[in-house]
Amino acid sequence: MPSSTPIVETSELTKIYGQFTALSRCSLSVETGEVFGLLGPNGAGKTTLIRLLLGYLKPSAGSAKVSGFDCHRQSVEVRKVLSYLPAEAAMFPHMRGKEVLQFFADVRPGGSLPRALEFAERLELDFSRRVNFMSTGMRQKLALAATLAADTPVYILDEPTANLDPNVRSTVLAMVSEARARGRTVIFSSHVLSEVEEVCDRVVIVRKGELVCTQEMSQLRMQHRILCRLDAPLDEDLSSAIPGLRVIRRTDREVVFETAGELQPLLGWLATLPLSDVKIEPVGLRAIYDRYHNTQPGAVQSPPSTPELSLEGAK
Ligand SMILES: Nc1ncnc2c1ncn2[C@@H]1O[C@H](COP(=O)(O)OP(=O)(O)OP(=O)(O)O)[C@@H](O)[C@H]1O
Repeated sequence: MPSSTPIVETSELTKIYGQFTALSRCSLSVETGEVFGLLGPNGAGKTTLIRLLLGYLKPSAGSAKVSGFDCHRQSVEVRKVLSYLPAEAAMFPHMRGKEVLQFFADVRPGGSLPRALEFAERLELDFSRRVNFMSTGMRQKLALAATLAADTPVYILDEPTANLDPNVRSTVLAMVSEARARGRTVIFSSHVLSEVEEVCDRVVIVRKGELVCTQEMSQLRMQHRILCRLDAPLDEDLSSAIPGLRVIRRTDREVVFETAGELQPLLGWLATLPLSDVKIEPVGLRAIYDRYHNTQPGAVQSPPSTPELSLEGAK
């Protein structure tokens, strides 16, 4: 479990471009040793938040701190404690991969060429090639090796697995988990729900510049959706049958409910029902994400009152 020391903190952080609010009153707190996910569709405000953390942008209001340093006023100190992988990393086109890794090992705090080469090999990158002869995926691997090789307390990874094949994606996720095991903090921005689900400890969902939901992944992993097909209608009041049971849909022939607790006590109770079929599946991040971003009828346009969701930023 992460310790309780917040290493990244924002308070009412806001960025306004002219009339347009790209980020609105964002308050979050990331603890040391946490892998913290940022999820949201294109244009939601994730990169704006990241750029404010890096000190590249001046906040319109509010503040952000990394390792106790103000991200805007002390941006030089902030950049010494973090490594950043941009969504589209600019590389030197005429250099060979190894020369790029050497360059970043020299200029980045905590950089190391042997470590960068080790990462590059794990990512199956041919670093003898010149950058301008590399494919998009190869350049992504190069940027990843350069970023992760720097031994900094914080990593900010914007779309780290974009353009990578499934095997290499798994290697990247393993590297993120290893960084956490070394006590490093990772901010992980991605559109790939399954990856966020696999690697993050906590995730915030960003919508139109606002943090609309914070989800602890350990809690989410305990939530299950149970679909029961019935041979006969049920007469019992399901909500009071098992504490924490939430009925989603109920007819004479079918009942669907969600549970946030242990499955064990539920299984004995299920066995007493007149079932013709039963399906148990994890609720998963997709369901949470769809509550905020699905444009279909039924998706919430304002935060729901589900108790497991914290709705006031990530504090
Ligand atoms: N310099 C700028 N001037 C005006 N608007 C901007 C500027 N930079 C970003 N925006 C707007 O702010 C909003 C948030 O952009 P941002 O890049 O943070 O989104 P994002 O969540 O990172 O999206 P993506 O997943 O596509 O990278 C977008 O509507 C974008 O057009």
